[in-house]
Amino acid sequence: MMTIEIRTVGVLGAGQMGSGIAQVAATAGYTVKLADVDLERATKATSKIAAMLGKLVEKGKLTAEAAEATAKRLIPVAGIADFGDCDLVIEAATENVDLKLKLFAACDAAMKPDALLASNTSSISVTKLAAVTKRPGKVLGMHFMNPVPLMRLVEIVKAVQTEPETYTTIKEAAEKMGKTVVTSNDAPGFLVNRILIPMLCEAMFAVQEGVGTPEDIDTGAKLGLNPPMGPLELADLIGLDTVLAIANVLYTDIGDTKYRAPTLLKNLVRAGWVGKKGGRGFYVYDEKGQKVPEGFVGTITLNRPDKLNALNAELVGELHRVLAEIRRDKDLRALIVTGAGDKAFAAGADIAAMSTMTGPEAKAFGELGHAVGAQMETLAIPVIAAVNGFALGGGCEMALACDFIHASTKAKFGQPEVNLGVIPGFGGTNRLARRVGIGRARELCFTGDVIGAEEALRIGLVNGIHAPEELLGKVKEIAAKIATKGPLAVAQAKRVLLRGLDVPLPTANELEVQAFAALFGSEDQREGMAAFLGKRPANFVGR
Ligand SMILES: CCC/C=C/C(=O)SCCNC(=O)CCNC(=O)[C@H](O)C(C)(C)COP(=O)([O-])OP(=O)([O-])OC[C@H]1O[C@@H](n2cnc3c(N)ncnc32)[C@H](O)[C@@H]1OP(=O)([O-])[O-]
Repeated sequence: MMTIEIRTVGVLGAGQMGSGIAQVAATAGYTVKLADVDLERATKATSKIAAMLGKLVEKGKLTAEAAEATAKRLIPVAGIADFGDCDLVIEAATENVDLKLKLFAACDAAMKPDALLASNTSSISVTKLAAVTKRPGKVLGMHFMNPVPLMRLVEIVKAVQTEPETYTTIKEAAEKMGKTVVTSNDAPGFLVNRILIPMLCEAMFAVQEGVGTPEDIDTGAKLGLNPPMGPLELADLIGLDTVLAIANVLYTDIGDTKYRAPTLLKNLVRAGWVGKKGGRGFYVYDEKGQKVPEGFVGTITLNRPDKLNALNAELVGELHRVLAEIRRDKDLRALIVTGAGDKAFAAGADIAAMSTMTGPEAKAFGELGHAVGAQMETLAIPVIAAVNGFALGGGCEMALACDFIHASTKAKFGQPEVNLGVIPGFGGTNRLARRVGIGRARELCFTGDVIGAEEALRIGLVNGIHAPEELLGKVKEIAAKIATKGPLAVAQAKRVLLRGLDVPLPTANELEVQAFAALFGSEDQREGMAAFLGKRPANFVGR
């Protein structure tokens, strides 16, 4: 018996999978009708695919003519009723059995009798889907992998009813779309998920039982077994809710306890921590989906709120000791300095303590403050001041010793030492001049004026201002972003930017070239560039 020759392919579902399938089918030369719940969604997806093809042209991977011809073969349609002239329809709707059964019955009613009907399901019984149609012999599973244009595999799933000719025709179509085919009979999870899901769950059981950390499990798998991603990273990428749903199908349908989902997975899903798409799973992700290393951002809180965190010798000495400890911490990648309470970062050096100091004692105190400033400036990691209120005198000077400052809208800055008959002693004169320019620094130091957050932003003393309740969160976001970058590179950038300030430009440029070259050959340089070329996020280790 001859089967139909495929010329026109209907794709039902214009999400990520459906769009990918439509793209590869059109690229293979098929006329493609793309449908979703309405024409608007289908049209939007078609434009997106055309834009994607445009990118391939820019990269030289596709000729402009081929892209144009492919885009022309892509037709957005209003719905299933438009599939009447399709030779093959591939359903790529949400992975929900009731929905798919309904869509299959509707497609069957709309399609011509000899046309073939496939589902992109990754776990639902194709035999069950075939049974709701009047063409069970012309139904099978066509499980594409995500992202469809890049992944080479199509898993073809034979329903119990699938006729051999249907299988042969679909296999040829998949191969025409540039895919390699593996064939599975209709069994829970088919071939790929039958292997993958228990492997992901086993990695989760290992975390649950405390055998190893997620990082060690993923690194062990990557370096020991050579897949591009570790099992827990991959589970986060797929979506933990999806992994759980498939694990439940395997467990229920096969009935063997070895397929049960780990409690840890169930709990993460219950918490809404469904992986990358939810911002958190086994790892934490920023808004761009980049993995944020946890525990890599430290915070120092100046904690003497009853005196507006005024800096006495004890507090400055403690700061010195903590910074020395932080210098030895190889895990930290960024540090935040802030003040306790909601009134002050630090309202200055402790005036009561200073009021009885002799000249030599004041010198020692000033030198201690300078030592702390130098510690912050010479740490390999960036130090960010989160100024939540008054940053006056020594407080402003501590903020200035940080690499940059973000402030709450109610922050106040100033060098009011002249009011007390003294001058800044923790680096305020010179650091302020370098930050905001000599003229503004002179005016602030001579008048003792206190300025608000807006003015501080205007003159470049702070990089950003935020609502008080959002300040720390925003600064943590910035620190977390820095923590995802190459630590060696960030350290060199910090060093060159600081040292470059004090030497003539040609010498500063020389410093830059030396630091640039010194990074080559590091693990991080190799990883950063390989990740870019491999179109994946980099995983920096600081070596
Ligand atoms: C070598 C180093 C070089 C550096 C020099 C400097 O920093 S020079 C300094 C440059 N800085 C300045 O000149 C600013 C001095 N401070 C002020 O002008 C005001 O406190 C304010 C306008 C910041 C807030 O006014 P407000 O009415 O909202 O609050 P409040 O006034 O009620 O304060 C609450 C408590 O904190 C106490 N305390 C606060 N600051 C200091 C301090 N620096 N010292 C000691 N104590 C301080 C304050 O006495 C009070 O304690 P009490 O009485 O409850 O036991």
